[in-house]
Amino acid sequence: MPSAESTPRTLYDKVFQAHIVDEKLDGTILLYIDRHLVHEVTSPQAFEGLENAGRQVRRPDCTLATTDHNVPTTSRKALKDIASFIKEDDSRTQCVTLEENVKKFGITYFGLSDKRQGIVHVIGPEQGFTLPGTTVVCGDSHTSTHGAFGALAFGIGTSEVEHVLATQCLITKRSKNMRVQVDGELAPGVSSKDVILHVIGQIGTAGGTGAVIEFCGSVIRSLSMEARMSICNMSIEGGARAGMVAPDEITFEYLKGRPLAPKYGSEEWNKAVAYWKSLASDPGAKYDIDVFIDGKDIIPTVTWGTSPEDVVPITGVVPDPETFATEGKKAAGRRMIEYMGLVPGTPMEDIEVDKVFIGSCTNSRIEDLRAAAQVVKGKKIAANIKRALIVPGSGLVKDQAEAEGLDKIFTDAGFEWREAGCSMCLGMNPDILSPKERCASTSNRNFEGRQGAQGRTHLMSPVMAAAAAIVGKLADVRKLTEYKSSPHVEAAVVPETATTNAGGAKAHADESIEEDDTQKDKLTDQPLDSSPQVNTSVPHNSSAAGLPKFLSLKGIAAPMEKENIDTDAIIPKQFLKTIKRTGLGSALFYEMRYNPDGSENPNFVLNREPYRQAKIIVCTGANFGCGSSREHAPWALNDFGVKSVIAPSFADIFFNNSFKNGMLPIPIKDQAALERVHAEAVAGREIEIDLPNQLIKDSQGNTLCEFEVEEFRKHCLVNGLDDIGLTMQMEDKIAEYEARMSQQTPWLDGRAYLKRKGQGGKLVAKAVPVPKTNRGEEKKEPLEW
Ligand SMILES: CC(C)[C@H](C(=O)O)[C@@H](O)C(=O)O
Ligand code: SF4
Repeated sequence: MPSAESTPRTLYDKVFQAHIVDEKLDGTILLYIDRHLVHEVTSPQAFEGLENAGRQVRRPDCTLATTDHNVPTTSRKALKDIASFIKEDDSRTQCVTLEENVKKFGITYFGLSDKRQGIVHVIGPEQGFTLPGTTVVCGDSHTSTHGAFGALAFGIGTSEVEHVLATQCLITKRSKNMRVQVDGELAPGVSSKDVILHVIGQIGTAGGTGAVIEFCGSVIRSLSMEARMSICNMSIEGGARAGMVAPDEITFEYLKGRPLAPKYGSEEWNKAVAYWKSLASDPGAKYDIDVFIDGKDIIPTVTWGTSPEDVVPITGVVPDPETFATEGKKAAGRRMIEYMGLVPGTPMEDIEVDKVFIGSCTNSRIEDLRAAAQVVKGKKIAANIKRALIVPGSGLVKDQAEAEGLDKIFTDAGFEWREAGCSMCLGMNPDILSPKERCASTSNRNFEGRQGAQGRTHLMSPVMAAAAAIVGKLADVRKLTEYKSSPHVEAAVVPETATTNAGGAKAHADESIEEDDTQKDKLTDQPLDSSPQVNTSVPHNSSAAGLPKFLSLKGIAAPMEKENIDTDAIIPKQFLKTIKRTGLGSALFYEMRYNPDGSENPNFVLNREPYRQAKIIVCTGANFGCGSSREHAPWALNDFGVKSVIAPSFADIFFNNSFKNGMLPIPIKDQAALERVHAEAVAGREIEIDLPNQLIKDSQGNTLCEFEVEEFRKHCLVNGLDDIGLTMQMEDKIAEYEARMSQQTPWLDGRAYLKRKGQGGKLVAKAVPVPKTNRGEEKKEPLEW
């Protein structure tokens, strides 16, 4: 534990400081990671890298794995094993690969027949794996969810997953402190999802770039842990690396009795609580950015466009892009209106929906289901609703809901009651939208094609999605239900069962109806041309061990003018099912690059000469690479031949991921300078990036502008350094840190089913196979694989 210092510190400062293993003069920090969650999409290449380099997982006792993104949400009654259960080849390969890897590396794993399986961001807190004051990472952008506990939790790319597996550390820098204070009270019918949608509407999707947001104020304090998780979950949609809430009595109450939390009432518990209480920001602590919001200004909120910042109160109308501030925003607005099939001026409540999805790591916890069931109870979904899905976040949430009879309320109303997984949040499994279908969704991203190619997503709270299902249109839940207080505030006192229950799944809604629809969706959502475009001119690393050196890059630069180019647009979800880093060039910008019939879109820049040979992208719109943590985005760019992106600003995870692949993202804030570079790109002339001198030059060698790059990153790029190798040289410091923390915060060393004794008393979580019939009985320690 850090000693008290005189300068007032924020919650973030304290947690960050307590995890520093080493700090360089330039501010590069080796940060210790307490908790690592692993899922099937972003881990295969990391394990492969580990294996190729002959490395082990350093802390299996601090690592927890599950399958969530690819898994079907249909009944598991006939489940024998994952290999026979998942029909789709690529999805199956990813899940089977994870199972092989957890066996090989001895990692605790909740498989499909374990009740504790579910979305990573639901199961971590549920098991007490996520604890206050910890650092938590996962190869997934919504790791920010865990910040609700006062943990510093953030998403990382696959190279960093490999780095954490091998070293339990990450190389990073300090973030800015941002405070979002929501005071007052929430009106009836307004929930935490409305709070965060409202906040993102205010700050924009790049508002939190480079910062960690601390959510505070009386509204936040009054919220349950589940509601706080929904808020922190979407910090990433506000551009922040992480969101945090100071731990308090509500946090401690939630943690009592969780399998991996210190035992309630024990000396260790008391010590932990005392530490957790010390984490709150000191009075007078300084924030770089401050946002104040009055709770009474928030009303049920929905999105209208294809970025999470495009929010409007449900009582509002579809905005008119012609009223937007800049030409760029007008153009983006027009495209969104067209994509979403909307007419400016239409009242939001007049918009008909086709499908309803209640689920995702934002809103699939027991309170979300309780709140939605309260709206649905005794009613039927509207005739125009083709499908309404309830997808619990974990097997335990599902069990709990069934014990409370919520499943019955939903199925009586016409909803499908599904098994746990990410499902229609991003549709890596068969739950997807058909083209042009409109969905009322409790998930967190409304990007183009997110829930299915050409699908249209409106984000909202669980009660609002439930209301939409009943009315058949986007609807104001306040007109349907009498509320005494906000849904989540009341729920704060309802305890949730944290222990595992044995027993099979209950009966499911009739799944036969969905099959045709699913088949249809599937066909339209598949890439039409998936043959990889191999660009041999670009050396590519097959693991993070050793990168090509980056000194100077000369080539054609493709101009792009869009803001918020998200990673779903750089590479859509159907291409994330690979277990390799290569062969993704043909998938780059898939939706923009190809027409629905598979032919090339001649208007897209990379389909025009000379840009087919582009090695650089010059984007004049801010926030390039926002959204998911998928390292597939830089892999696809790299595979196409693009080694550098120049833009006014970047989303943090994409920025990091690029460097890990020997690529150079260059932020240029000076608009005039960026314009000079952009003009060369538009003219189709080559430009040159001179990294040692930090200059961008035209084809004649004249300097167009200078650029900034962090010293350590430059050093690694110029020398082609493998940063895992670098970190491993710090073994003494890491071991010393671990020994100290075992004394100070002993509850963080593997416990319960994560704790296995190896040789010399060293913690080695050896996974033990269990019978397939075992559905999570604690005493059998069902590390099921
Ligand atoms: C697959 C994963 C990399 C991705 C993320 O990081 O967010 C996914 O969870 C998503 O929501 O798009
Ligand atoms: S955002 Fe969606 S896809 Fe990503 S982890 Fe959450 S539920 Fe899964």
